[in-house]
Amino acid sequence: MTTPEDTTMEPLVRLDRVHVRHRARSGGLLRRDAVHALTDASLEVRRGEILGLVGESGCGKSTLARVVTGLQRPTEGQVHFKGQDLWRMPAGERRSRFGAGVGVVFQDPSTALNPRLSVRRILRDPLDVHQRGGRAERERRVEELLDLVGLPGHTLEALPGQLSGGQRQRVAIARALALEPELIVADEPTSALDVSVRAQILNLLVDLRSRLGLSMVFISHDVQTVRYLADRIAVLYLGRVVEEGRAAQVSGASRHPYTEALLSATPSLLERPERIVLHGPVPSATRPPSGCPFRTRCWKADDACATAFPEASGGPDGHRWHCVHPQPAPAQTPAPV
Ligand SMILES: Nc1ncnc2c1ncn2[C@@H]1O[C@H](COP(=O)(O)OP(=O)(O)OP(=O)(O)O)[C@@H](O)[C@H]1O
Repeated sequence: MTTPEDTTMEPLVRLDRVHVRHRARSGGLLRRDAVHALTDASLEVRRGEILGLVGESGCGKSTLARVVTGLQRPTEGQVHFKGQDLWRMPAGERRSRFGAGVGVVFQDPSTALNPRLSVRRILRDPLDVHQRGGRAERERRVEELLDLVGLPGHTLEALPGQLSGGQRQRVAIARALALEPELIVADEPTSALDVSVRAQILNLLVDLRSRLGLSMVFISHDVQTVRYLADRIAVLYLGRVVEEGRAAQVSGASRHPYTEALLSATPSLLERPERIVLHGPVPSATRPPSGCPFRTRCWKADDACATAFPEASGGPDGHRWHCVHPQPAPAQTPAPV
């Protein structure tokens, strides 16, 4: 499933110590305390790779996706796109270069597509906005896009409501590809779909990545799906990247207890002897615990975990984790999945 990404070149996107804090509201008033949606996140999306982001609800996956797509300006830290600081570019340049360079696929195609527009109009819209070619050229591109995602020609005249969920998600993917982006960010693209069509959409994304040489950020709370699809995985907990590495390392030789707990909840990973049950919900992002944010639910936590967020520890090939009491290293590195 995996293809080797190019690690020698400048990454397509690089996040350096990114923080995102939202001002919380209660009763319509802005509160003094902030929601720590993302804390000190450093990460890169390499050319040609699928980077999977996993974590429970509220851990910051969508916030990270919004930062990567340039929709969310970090409170602190830098976002580099092909080596250029995104938020130092003039706004017009950022919109035209980055807006065209990144395509986004959302969770629910029913709400992401305008129900009053035909598929033809939906696909032509980004081409019109960015003035790509003449009229005939745009029409040709619309047909090409439909073909790329495996939909028949007559779909062009349909409204989103006349299509199945899987077909609508194909249209959303085609729209994300319209401006020939180098990066696709897919935020839970299959979770609103019937189980029967999920695999088809995942296979389409993988196929498009190799045919078009795309990079992809794939977000899911389902570690099993991410493991199947991604070249590398970053695990998020309460706004922090707690573990990152190649998919085989993170899923087969995880070192962070949180990753281990996520993996143990996946029924098909039979090699894991027992399910680790995490007690209680993810703590509030308004007042995250001091030190390691996972310590309040971690079975290994002690006083050492309460002092500071653990420094990164590193393994082979870019594998890193932030834990004072990591899982033991496996006897040998597992073969790639
Ligand atoms: N605009 C906002 N204002 C206030 N808080 C926000 C805002 N957007 C996100 N948050 C908070 O930031 C934290 C991270 O949210 P985010 O949506 O990034 O998590 P997630 O992992 O994508 O969750 P899910 O899987 O449920 O979509 C959460 O505590 C969320 O409530």
